[in-house]
Parts: sequence; structure tokens; C-alpha cells
Amino acid sequence: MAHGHAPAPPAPLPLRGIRHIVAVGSGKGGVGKTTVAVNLSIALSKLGYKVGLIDADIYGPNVPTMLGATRQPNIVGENTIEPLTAHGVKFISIGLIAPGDKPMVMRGPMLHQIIRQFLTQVAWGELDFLLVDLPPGTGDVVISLVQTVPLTGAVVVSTGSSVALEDARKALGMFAQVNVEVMGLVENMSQMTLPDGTIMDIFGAGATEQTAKQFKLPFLGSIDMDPHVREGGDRGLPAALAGGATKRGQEFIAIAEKVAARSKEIAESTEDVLEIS
Ligand SMILES: Nc1ncnc2c1ncn2[C@@H]1O[C@H](COP(=O)(O)OP(=O)(O)OP(=O)(O)O)[C@@H](O)[C@H]1O
Repeated sequence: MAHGHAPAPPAPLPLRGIRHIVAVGSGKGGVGKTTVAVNLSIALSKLGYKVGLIDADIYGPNVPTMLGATRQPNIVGENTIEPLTAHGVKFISIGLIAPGDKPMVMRGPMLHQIIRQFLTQVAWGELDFLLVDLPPGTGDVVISLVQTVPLTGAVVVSTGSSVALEDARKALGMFAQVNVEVMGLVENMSQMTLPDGTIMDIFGAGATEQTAKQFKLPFLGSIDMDPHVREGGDRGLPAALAGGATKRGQEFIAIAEKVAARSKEIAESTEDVLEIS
């Protein structure tokens, strides 16, 4: 690309009123990336931040179901989309634009347009955090994202299993390639506490933290496997709504605090660089 002669695309521009844009990615599908993105949004909002969430998971746009709001968004003015709001979080989803059971079949340019539109033509208002739930894997959506706006960083979700971590490492490589700082790794479905108190280790708890260490990246925390998390997602009442009152709520709040702290650090260090240069 460095040697290409094609005109350079327009430089990414910050969105007015939005402080931090944070991507949530995973590598492997089904590790609970959307669950983490949704609950992290709610936890950040519980901490007092203004939060928005873009569901850019073309393969499984589950955010509306998990937040319990599935109506089509209104269009205001010429061509501005009004985000939906659920549990204090503003959101927009590719699933609201193309509802139903049909899969999204799209070419890159159309996808790029949708991502741009979600960023620039949604009436987000003032936000401290705009989270973006990426599709699993490495690809087009991230490129569209970084070409449109500067990101504060990315959160990578994995389980402790070797296969999930193998794919998570690819996601780390992808973020490095597009110059997005990985704020840290989250382990989801870490352990499971059975009703009799026995702890079951299903996916290899702790391995995500090890991977974070290997890559000299922060480990942001883990969320245990818990049927309440799945039920909450299915019912549109995410587990994080319980806040500090439950173990899962506490785990999500702890991760949200770390994400907020890292975002602040990263933003401050970039400002320093801008001042020096
Ligand atoms: N900690 C957890 N405990 C129990 N169930 C969970 C947990 N995290 C996620 N799940 C459940 O696992 C399933 C997959 O989660 P989710 O849809 O968030 O994964 P994903 O990584 O976003 O998937 P994809 O990106 O492939 O669509 C869902 O049914 C969700 O409710």
C-alpha cells in the first residue's frame, strides 16, 4: 500500500461530541463478544458515562435482542438516524437496518457506507464512549472503521481455550496492522460455579491472562460462565444491570473501570504526542 499511487483516502476525523471510540473484537465467533460489548456498555453507563453502541456484527447482529429493543430507528431531518435507547445506552444495529432472518450479503463498499453512516449520520449527541461490536474475525469492518474515525483502542474478548486464543492472537495482529492500540484482553466464560459450589473450568480459565502477559498487554478481567448471563441476553435484560449487587455485575463493572482508565491514559498520551509534533 505504501507504494501505491491511488489517491489517499480522506484522513479519519474525530466525531464531534464523542470522546472515545472503542472497538470490541474477538477473532473467534461465539466467545461472547456481543455479550461483553452490551454489558460493558451498561456497566460504563452505570459508572455515570454517556454511552453509545454500534452493532457492526454483520454475521450476528444480536445487540437489539440483548438490549431488548428491536424497533426500526426513526429518521430525523434530512438523513440523520435517531439511535434507539435501552437501559441508558444509545445504540444502532445493522440488524435494525436489515431485520428478519435473512443473512446479510453485502459487498465491501456497501458495508463501508453503512459503517460510515453509523458513525457520522446517527444523532449520537454527546458521548463519553462509543463502543463498536465488530464481527468475529479480521476484516472489512475494522478497515472501514479506522478509515473513518480515530479509535481510542480495542478490547479483545476470548475464552481460555487454545482455539479461541489462537484466533484472538490473529485479532491482536490485525489491530497492530491498522495501528489500533489494544487496551486489553477480556476472558469470557471463564469458570462456572455449580449450585453446590463446585467450580468447573470449561474453557481453560486463566489462559487469556497468560496470553495478555505474553503480548505485554493489560488483562482487563474475566467473566464467569453463568446461565444468568445467557438468560439476561436472551430476555433483553443484560446481567450488568444488576450492577454491584451480583458477581457478574461486579465483574462487568470492574472491566468497565479499567476500560475507562485505559481510555483516559491513551487519550492523554496521544495529546502529548500531538503537542510535541
Ligand atoms: N459469561 C457467559 N455465561 C453464559 N453464557 C454466555 C456468557 N457469555 C456469552 N454467553 C452466551 O453465549 C452465546 C454467544 O454469545 P455472543 O453472541 O455474545 O457471542 P459472540 O462472540 O458475539 O458471537 P458472534 O460474534 O459469533 O455472533 C450467547 O447465547 C450468550 O448468551
